[in-house]
Amino acid sequence: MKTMQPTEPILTVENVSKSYSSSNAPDALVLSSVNLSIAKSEFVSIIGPSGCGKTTLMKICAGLLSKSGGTVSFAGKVGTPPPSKMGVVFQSAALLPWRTVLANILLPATIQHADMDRAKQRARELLDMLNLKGIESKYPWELSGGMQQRVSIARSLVLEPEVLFMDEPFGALDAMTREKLNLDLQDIHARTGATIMFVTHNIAEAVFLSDRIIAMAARPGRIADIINVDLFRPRTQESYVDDDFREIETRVRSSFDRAAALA
Ligand SMILES: Nc1ncnc2c1ncn2[C@@H]1O[C@H](COP(=O)(O)OP(=O)(O)OP(=O)(O)O)[C@@H](O)[C@H]1O
Repeated sequence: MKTMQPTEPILTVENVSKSYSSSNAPDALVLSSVNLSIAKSEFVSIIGPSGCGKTTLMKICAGLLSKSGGTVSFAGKVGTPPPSKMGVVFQSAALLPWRTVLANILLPATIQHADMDRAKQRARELLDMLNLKGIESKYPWELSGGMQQRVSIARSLVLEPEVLFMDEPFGALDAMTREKLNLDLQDIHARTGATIMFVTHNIAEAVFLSDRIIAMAARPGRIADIINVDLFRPRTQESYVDDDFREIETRVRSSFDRAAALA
């Protein structure tokens, strides 16, 4: 298990802004002067009212969307992480229905002409880590929503990314499945040492998983507050009812409410 030493910044966002143009609102400012530095191996969640720009910020950091101004740097160099060093998980698992679970997990390795022996070895480890053993030959449509999302997470990790971008990955799942996946994600984070940027609407989930929580305000989207989550790891299902956990949850909720009132 890798040790967590969140000191060295791996992802830096400086003065980033974004405007979208549409027929009824030319140049609508969605993000304004966002500054953020994420340390190597850090787990950072982004919360905020609907439409405040969480997904926009994450996509800009992942290089999936252009910005209107500012800079994103990865590992000290201007630019977003190269595809081989990052993984992305969205709310919809978006698996290819004609490929088996294993073939879906191996897809990034196939596309990027990576070392397939290493990728297959890694896929086997991930099948184990994500409780997917025994279903590698099944097709996505034979799986529950939770299992599909596990496959999507395994796919995002097959190239051993340094940074993982996760946009409401558990948003469509029931509460029990979600809690189980939060435990698994915590374990994956500890084992891989990956830096994780995680968008969620669920405050308890953000507290459970994060080292830091970024609360955004809307119109224009900006950082309103940053809350450190200094809770002992590994966190367990009992953590949700700890006094310290609840105190942080209350602080995050107040930040969220204040951010929502600023809109
Ligand atoms: N392609 C686009 N063109 C024009 N406006 C857009 C586009 N994509 C997003 N927006 C607008 O930008 C703002 C921020 O959207 P974004 O999806 O980043 O917010 P969010 O905080 O992730 O929202 P949610 O929590 O509802 O998912 C919203 O007002 C949205 O309508």
